[in-house]
Amino acid sequence: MNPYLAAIDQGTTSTRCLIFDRQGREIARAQREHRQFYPRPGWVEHDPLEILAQTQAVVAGALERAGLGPSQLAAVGIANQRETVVLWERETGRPVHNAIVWQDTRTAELCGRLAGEFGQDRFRARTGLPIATYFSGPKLGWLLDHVEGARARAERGELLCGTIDTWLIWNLSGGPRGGVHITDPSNASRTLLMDLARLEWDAGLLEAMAIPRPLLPEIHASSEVYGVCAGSLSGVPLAGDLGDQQAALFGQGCFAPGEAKNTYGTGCFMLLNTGREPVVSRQGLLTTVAYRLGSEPPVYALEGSVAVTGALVQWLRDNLGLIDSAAEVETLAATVADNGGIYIVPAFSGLFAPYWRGDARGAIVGLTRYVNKGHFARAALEAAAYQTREILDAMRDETGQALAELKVDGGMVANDLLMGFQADLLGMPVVRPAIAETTALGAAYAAGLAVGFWRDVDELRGLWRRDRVWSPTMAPATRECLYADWKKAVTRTFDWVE
Ligand SMILES: Nc1ncnc2c1ncn2[C@@H]1O[C@H](COP(=O)(O)OP(=O)(O)O)[C@@H](O)[C@H]1O
Ligand SMILES: O=P(O)(O)OC[C@H](O)CO
Repeated sequence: MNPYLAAIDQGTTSTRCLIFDRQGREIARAQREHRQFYPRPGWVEHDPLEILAQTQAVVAGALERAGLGPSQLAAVGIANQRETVVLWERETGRPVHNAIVWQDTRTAELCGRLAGEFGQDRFRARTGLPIATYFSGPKLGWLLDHVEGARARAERGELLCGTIDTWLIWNLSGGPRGGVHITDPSNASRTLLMDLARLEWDAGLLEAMAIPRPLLPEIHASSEVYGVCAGSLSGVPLAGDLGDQQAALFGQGCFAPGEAKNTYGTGCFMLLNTGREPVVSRQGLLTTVAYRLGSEPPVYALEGSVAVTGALVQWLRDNLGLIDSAAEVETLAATVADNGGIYIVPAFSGLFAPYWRGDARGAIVGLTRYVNKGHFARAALEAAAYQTREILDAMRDETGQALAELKVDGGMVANDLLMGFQADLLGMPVVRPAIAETTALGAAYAAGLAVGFWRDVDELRGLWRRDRVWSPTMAPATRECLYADWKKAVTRTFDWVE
């Protein structure tokens, strides 16, 4: 068995490749950001060819830093930003449009129509999801309706579509020359098109959104050999495919029902393993596939998705110029003792869980002459913590069980001030693992299990190590008072978009 595994983590902000050894230790990594396009308010796009080029570059970069060639890799696994949709030409591999990103709200009208015609309940019962602009199906519908000739070409079988995992796997395995066109249930369960119980595309939902079946990839397991790579990873088995949030759940070793993690990246995503049965939420959470290993039955999760957390820090950096780097937000926030009375509710794409309010837009409330840019930095960080508290409360109400501690990961957990505030606001310890790159690790685990690099999930569980714990120090009365103000601020964002 070759001694190393590669994992590609294609995120909303950047693409990484990490190389791991059998102990799950990181050997090398390379990372590159890609451009974000905002053609209109509420629209967010990525260039699929740029994402592919960055992927190839980080793979080459990580191998070079590790001093390895592809022949020393046992397999490669992929974790990806979910819901984002690419539509491309089967013959040339050329995308017919930029990828429409999960944060994009252009499908609001279509979603309103679907909700009116079919009702939220039908979609939720079949897919575990509410009808919302977040998910892939309506984005694909928009592309078919708005890119000239796309629908006719799709019906003639000239086009292929997929989420980013599908796009990368097709390209890495040969593209127009024999690339495999597949996805896994953790990604497919984010489309509003998959039957959550049968793990198959649902004919009725495809018809409701007028999606031609031949466009769609085959749904395979999350851990399985799909094919082998061509190009710079020539001959390496492609063996793992997980949506990035499910990959983080896997990388955190949350293999048993009741285990959960929260990932703080562009957005924030808490997933709770609920075992072999899907739990339909009454609290605004999503029901989603956590993973499916080979021919085993799937494992499900409840998810609280928050659209904007780290993206708010990026916004302070890129749109307001308040900071030069994301890390600087902590220095700026530390210049003040508290938020100065302001709350930033970053409803840039409406509000996701637990509200699902497409009509909400961002608001900064509580402004006075006292407020300075330090307060903005602090309020931006606190917004991630408040939104997490809302999700944790919904999870507790849904399951009737409170977590003893919260496992965290993602780019923002480098932020000590945020993590300390998070522990205070939840009144529970917040725990960071030794390998904070849990998304890449989860993709490596999935690939490694498929090729026998690791034996089973029990072996993987033994690799998890605690790095740091933040314990709460805030008085409960203070915490609840702050949280009540946050809840008030959230209501100010509602009913903005007519
Ligand atoms: N030290 C930091 N403090 C606060 N936010 C940070 C920090 N470092 C990175 N971020 C934010 O985290 C996000 C990147 O995290 P990452 O997990 O790589 O995201 P993604 O997987 O969504 O691309 C960015 O939105 C960035 O603004
Ligand atoms: O790429 P991230 O880490 O922002 O994750 C994005 C999610 O997959 C969206 O559902």
